[in-house]
Amino acid sequence: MLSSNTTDEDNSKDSLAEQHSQIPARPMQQLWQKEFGHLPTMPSLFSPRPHSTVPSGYLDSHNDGVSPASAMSRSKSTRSENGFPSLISPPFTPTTTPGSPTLGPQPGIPVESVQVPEKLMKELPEVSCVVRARIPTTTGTEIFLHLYTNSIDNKEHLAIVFGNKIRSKSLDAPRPGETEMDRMIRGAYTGRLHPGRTTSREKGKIEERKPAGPALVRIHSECYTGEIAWSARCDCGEQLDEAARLMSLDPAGGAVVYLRQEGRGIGLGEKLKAYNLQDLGNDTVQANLMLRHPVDARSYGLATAILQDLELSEIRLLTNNPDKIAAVEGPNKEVRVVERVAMVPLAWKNMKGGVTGKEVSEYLKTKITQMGHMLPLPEGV
Ligand SMILES: Nc1nc2c(ncn2[C@@H]2O[C@H](COP(=O)(O)OP(=O)(O)OP(=O)(O)O)[C@@H](O)[C@H]2O)c(=O)[nH]1
Repeated sequence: MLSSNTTDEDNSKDSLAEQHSQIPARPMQQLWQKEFGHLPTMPSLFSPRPHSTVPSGYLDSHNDGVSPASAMSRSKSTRSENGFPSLISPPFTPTTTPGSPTLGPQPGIPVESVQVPEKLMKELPEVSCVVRARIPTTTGTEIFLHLYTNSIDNKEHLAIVFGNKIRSKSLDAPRPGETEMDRMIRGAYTGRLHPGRTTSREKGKIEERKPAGPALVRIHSECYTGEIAWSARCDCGEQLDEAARLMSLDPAGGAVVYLRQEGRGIGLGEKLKAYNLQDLGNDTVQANLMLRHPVDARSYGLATAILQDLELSEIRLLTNNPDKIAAVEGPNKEVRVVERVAMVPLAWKNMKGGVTGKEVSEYLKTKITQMGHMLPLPEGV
């Protein structure tokens, strides 16, 4: 959705383009004309479009049968008659898997034909916890970080487990030929490690495998800016901290499934472009659409599979996002959300430590008014 507001800046851009086409040929252009018999059509003010990096046949199988060749010919129509590249960016390329880097720009396919990746996969991906380790945290709570591999991408998705009642089936499963030391090194032990320990299973102790009642769960998507770069444009960092706080207090423990689908699945680079579009007056939804991405390019099959591996078949889900609730239950209701726990911004509860400011207020407002997030909008926001 492109903003229809035409500003002075837009007008000046247009007149700049007009002036540009009237500028007499300079020596470099004359040389070009001599060599190639015509003037270059790409004005020097614009950088050339990168070539598509889409593997051959990709479009055929993923984008309503549009072949690369015919799509390429359509792309010519995205240029204006004077040969200037369109101000609209190339259309969205569906991510190959949730969170995988967005493929390079593609030739023009009308927005209407863009296929939004399916939120509900027909089958769950396979996941395997390859290593788990105890992390003493700065808040004093101990957590167990579980690192997963999976059958659909090569990203390191994680489960951050609170308490010792939640265990991974794939981690605990014996592996052929492994020694007790191997098991301890990959974290498949019960109790605690200590110098001189020789067995992965503590003698005389049977670890309780099931949490008492449905565990608290957060499905969290990576946000470099909010979690690492102290961004006050979103509440992602605050939500992660708050989820950890609540889980550390809960007797049933809990798990944060941390998915590497940065920027709602469009990747960090594209999210940073979206930020610039936001600074130009667009909201977070408009910015994604202007970049030819879906509003939300994420999927949650990996989260469901990880929850299954952790034997969390009934959960209390910390979220305001209705899509997430439906998607995380999986195609065959492998996981059941028995309760939704709202994530209310701390500042709205007059609590300390919340993200505040104009940007985060706009971001939250857009999520509520345009993305259907289930939070009452306080007066004055
Ligand atoms: N494209 C885009 N992504 C953003 C922006 N701000 C934050 N994000 C991403 O949005 C995602 C945050 O989503 P989650 O924390 O899972 O939360 P949610 O879907 O909003 O729903 P909740 O569970 O209610 O918090 C992360 O991947 C962030 O990187 C933005 O302005 N544009």
